[in-house]
Amino acid sequence: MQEIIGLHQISKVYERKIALSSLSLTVNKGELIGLIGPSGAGKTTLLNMLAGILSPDQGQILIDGRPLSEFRDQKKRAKKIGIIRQQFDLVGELPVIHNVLVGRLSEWGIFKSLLSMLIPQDKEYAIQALNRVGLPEKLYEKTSSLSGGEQQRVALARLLVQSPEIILADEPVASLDPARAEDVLELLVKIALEENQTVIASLHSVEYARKYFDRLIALKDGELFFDLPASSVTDEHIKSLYRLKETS
Ligand SMILES: Nc1ncnc2c1ncn2[C@@H]1O[C@H](COP(=O)(O)OP(=O)(O)OP(=O)(O)O)[C@@H](O)[C@H]1O
Repeated sequence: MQEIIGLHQISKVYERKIALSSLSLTVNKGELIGLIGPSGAGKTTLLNMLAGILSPDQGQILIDGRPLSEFRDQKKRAKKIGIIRQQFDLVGELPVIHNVLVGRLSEWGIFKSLLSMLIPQDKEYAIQALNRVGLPEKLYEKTSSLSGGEQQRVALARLLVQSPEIILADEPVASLDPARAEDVLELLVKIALEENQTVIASLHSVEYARKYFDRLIALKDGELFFDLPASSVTDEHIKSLYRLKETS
């Protein structure tokens, strides 16, 4: 198994709040990981660090055995790591095709990027990706006119075009109804398996985490609470993970 992510004693403190405390773990290429834990456990902090949006106060993050800070070149980083969020990060006013082609921006120079706002460049990438997520007819529709589930599929199409080795998903289905949430998770996992991508997805739903992911990493109060194959996680594990602190 090839290690793709290594976290070594990562800590992050906001003012006086410890968001992550000396967290260490490794992830192998192709793993599908559900990141769970109560509100405030540190899930978003961890994903933002892996995405390079936040830096740890202490510790080291290795990607393919090299410090994350070495992936400063935008093109190289975009090929390595892509992120999808609950809010989709789409520009609602623009047609779907433009949002999908954002996945190509790191490949383009400034001229091609600007030109693409007028005449979409590399259109075939967007067409192919929208076909794969089941939205071929939405190419020129205004993105905000699509339903939440469809918009999340557009975000997946953008990821397909970017084609990163690691997908970080921060609450990717939190705003969707159960049927659409499952639909999006099924698609995310299917794409990741086909492309041999590694996924770390934070989820509030333990049910979805168990159903769609192979390994569950549970955080509580900024620490690793458990790290187990999804099939070994018991109801007792889950109960103690989400148990509220006793008040005296
Ligand atoms: N910018 C910030 N400034 C101060 N404290 C912060 C900041 N971001 C996060 N925190 C705190 O750090 C802790 C971890 O937050 P984080 O958002 O990583 O948790 P989470 O597990 O993603 O929670 P949720 O499931 O509610 O999204 C929380 O106590 C939070 O209040």
